[in-house]
Amino acid sequence: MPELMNYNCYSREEWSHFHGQYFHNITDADLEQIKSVDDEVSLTDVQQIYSPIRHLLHLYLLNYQQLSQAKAQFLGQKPHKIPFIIGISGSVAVGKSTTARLLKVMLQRTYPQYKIEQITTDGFLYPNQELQRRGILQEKGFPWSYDNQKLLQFLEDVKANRHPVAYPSYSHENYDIVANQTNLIDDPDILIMEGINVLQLPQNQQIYVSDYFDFAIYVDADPQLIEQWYIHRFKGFLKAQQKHPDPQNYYYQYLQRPPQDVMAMAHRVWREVNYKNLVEYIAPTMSRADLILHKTTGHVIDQVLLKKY
Ligand SMILES: Nc1ncnc2c1ncn2[C@@H]1O[C@H](COP(=O)(O)OP(=O)(O)O)[C@@H](O)[C@H]1O
Ligand SMILES: CC(C)(COP(=O)(O)O)[C@@H](O)C(=O)NCCC(=O)O
Repeated sequence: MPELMNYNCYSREEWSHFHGQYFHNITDADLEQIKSVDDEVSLTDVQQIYSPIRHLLHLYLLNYQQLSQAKAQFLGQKPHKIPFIIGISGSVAVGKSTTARLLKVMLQRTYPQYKIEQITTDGFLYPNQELQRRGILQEKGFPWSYDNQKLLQFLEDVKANRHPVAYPSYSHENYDIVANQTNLIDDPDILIMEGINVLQLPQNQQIYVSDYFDFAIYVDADPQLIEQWYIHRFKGFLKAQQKHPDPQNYYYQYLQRPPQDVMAMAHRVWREVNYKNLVEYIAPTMSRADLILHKTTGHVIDQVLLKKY
């Protein structure tokens, strides 16, 4: 973990005291619901790490709502809802989507009256056919493999309350954008957007994705651990195919090949694509986050860094 002078760094124990008085402790019913997000999520993490994050987000949200109202008054406009957007960044397979789902469940239980949505920027990748046409299929996930204009327009439409707003989705199982499927975001109070690229500064553009964020989180870990998590997820997709083979599934092709060759290929893809992307384009964006969650073995969060100013 590099030294970042503009952050305060807290151990897990120190951070666990910041849960505040706003909320009751996490109840058994909360935990039950959280377990439905991911069986493997540690409930100690929920109590010690996520409960203080919920408290912090509550403060940001209150402040945001007050400022939005004051701004509308200043402009002589009727106060109106402007969605609060939380961005979550970090390496491929570091646990962004698990973190996003967990936060969503916790926030939804805290604010049952709010509509909370979650999306991933994976859907804004160009389809494989277009990546191939551009000769960048082996660079999936790199900044230029996304339709950044479409991503920015999506955020602009959500913030401007133009609803419902359509967005595309990506399937890890098919390894491609899902064709002919439109998903809708309709009038959210809070939107959680996760993706490897959300804190990047694209060239030739004046607006950045993070300009639309009201709070940003970066999930960090030692790359050697992330490689293990990537391989674990890869094996999970393979196992699912062994159980229920489906010729349309991207991982089906690997069932016919010697397992050691397949695993060597997965490690090579990690090294040559995802690790390269992490070092060159993702990790350098870490210091744009308001909060950094540092994970160690077994996805345990051992340190939390909060931006000072
Ligand atoms: N807190 C956690 N506890 C246990 N396993 C986790 C946790 N977070 C993520 N994982 C596992 O790590 C892998 C990568 O997580 P995922 O959320 O898919 O990452 P990302 O969205 O960053 O690519 C998945 O197999 C997931 O089940
Ligand atoms: C679609 C992704 C760019 C995004 O990854 P995510 O953050 O969803 O894990 C990544 O899973 C990916 O497909 N990378 C290309 C190399 C590969 O792993 O096959």
